Amino acid sequence: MPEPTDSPVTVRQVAVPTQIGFSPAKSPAAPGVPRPMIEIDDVDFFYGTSQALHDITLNIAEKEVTAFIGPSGCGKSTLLRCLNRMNDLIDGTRIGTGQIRIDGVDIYDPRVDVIELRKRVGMVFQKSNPFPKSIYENITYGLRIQGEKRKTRLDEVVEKSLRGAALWEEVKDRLHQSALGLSGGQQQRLCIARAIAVEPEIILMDEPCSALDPIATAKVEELIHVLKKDFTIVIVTHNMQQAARCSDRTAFFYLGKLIEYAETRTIFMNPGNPQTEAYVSGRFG
Ligand SMILES: Nc1ncnc2c1ncn2[C@@H]1O[C@H](COP(=O)(O)OP(=O)(O)OP(=O)(O)O)[C@@H](O)[C@H]1O
Repeated sequence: MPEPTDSPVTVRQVAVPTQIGFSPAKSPAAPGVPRPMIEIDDVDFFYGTSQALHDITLNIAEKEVTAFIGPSGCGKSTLLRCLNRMNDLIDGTRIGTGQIRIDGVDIYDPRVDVIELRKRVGMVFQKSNPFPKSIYENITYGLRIQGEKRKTRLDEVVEKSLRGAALWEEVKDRLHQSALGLSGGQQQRLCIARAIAVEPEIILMDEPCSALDPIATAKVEELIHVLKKDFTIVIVTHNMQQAARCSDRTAFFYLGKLIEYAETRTIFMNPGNPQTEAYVSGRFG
């Protein structure tokens, strides 16, 4: 599907809960999911009249990495984009039945401020998409939009975010040069730094390494491992080894349905469904 250009991804609070008396999570946590940060509850999703997701139910744990895997067209990206309502940007899309809650708040409730939601749920795309501006301006863009003008604060966030994205040492002497002069792998880490600069709670990654070479991929994977101490991460990947290396839990989708969801080692070592087994062992997809 076409990639929407991302507005700098930021985060904080879904504007609502207390003041309008939202009730907390209704559904029980999925077995084994410690503290569900995201609850996807019986969700159907449509592009016009075409149904892309069927009855999806899964809970995503806080400060873990959850991987979505499955063959092309099975609905991984669609579901990922439902989590920060990026699909709203495509005409004719809608959730039919079901609910998606973050911290107990229905994110499709009309009272939810979508801009605030997307600040809280950041996104990193398949192709790195730095703005044609300096490295420094890329990182500070979201904060400036939020009204931050203090140079000391902006400097602080730039260093912290670039360190957080394991890029500081490589770029600290060229912060005011164009981000477009960075390598592909550096650009992708810059996009991760830009996402974390606004302190999201959740980071969605849609095949973040598919355009990178193995060395740059390894760096991003190491980074994912470090980032999960602070963030809840959901990653779409076609790369089975990557899912196995990076994630705590894996959800396998096929034809818009969730086939199996379990701890990653179970999905890869001892899957419960023959379709999962066939896919992870490379027999289809
Ligand atoms: N903008 C769109 N308009 C109409 N249908 C779409 C759109 N985007 C995706 N779809 C359809 O929704 C279904 C799920 O697509 P989606 O991109 O979510 O799958 P995916 O598993 O992420 O695939 P891939 O791994 O190839 O990226 C597919 O049938 C696809 O054709």
